[in-house]
Amino acid sequence: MYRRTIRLDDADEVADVVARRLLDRIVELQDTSAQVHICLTGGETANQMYERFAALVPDSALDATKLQLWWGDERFVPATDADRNSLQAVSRLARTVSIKSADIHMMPAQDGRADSHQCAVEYEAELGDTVFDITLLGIGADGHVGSIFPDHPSFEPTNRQVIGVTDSPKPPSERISLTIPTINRSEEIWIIATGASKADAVARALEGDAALPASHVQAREATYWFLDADAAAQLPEPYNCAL
Ligand SMILES: O=C(O)[C@H](O)[C@@H](O)[C@H](O)[C@H](O)COP(=O)(O)O
Repeated sequence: MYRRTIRLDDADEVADVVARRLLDRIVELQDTSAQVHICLTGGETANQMYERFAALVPDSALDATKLQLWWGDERFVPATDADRNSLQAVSRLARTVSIKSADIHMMPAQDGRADSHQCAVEYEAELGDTVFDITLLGIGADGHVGSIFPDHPSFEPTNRQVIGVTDSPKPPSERISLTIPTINRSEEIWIIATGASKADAVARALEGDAALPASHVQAREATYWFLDADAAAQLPEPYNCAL
């Protein structure tokens, strides 16, 4: 179990490096695994990364038939709402990666559904005991990951693997999220943080400030923090390792 920070110049470089590494790692995993489970995140840098990833795929050995896509959190809005994290990711990836819809495990959408809590139970059943090979995560300026927010009921301990979130401090107010223990059921977790607004949360999370959901993120095998210079600005020297 180890943790490493990778400090890069800016958001463009983070998107490029994460996309290249993700593609290489998936291809490597596909040598020995019939299925590779990737848990995706929303977020601006993640979206940029999906675009880079899609651009790199045609020249790669990726076997899209072996991919299983999951999500760490979702905005509980109608299926066609452009705010959905899953739509944002899939619309970018689908430019070059063709994945069967059965292998794209989007969290339920709001359409005609009772509430996010019931939908969370359904996603939990779909997830079963899946272990993610790689989970991608963004981090909020407040230290949230997925839709687990500090000082909020979503951060309270629960036996559930997936929860409905209401009164989210970040719009939209209703969401679905994996819990932190479910996020941690990952061989590798890759956290992506760019921009000065993230610097305080990144430093506090890496220093182990238990009040921040992000500080509880720990993969079974390896946890990587991909940071641009602004997001890494408040880290003490030992963390400032180069690529
Ligand atoms: O559903 C959401 O609102 C996002 O998934 C959110 O959790 C995001 O991952 C972080 O806020 C980081 O986003 P940025 O990278 O855009 O700052």
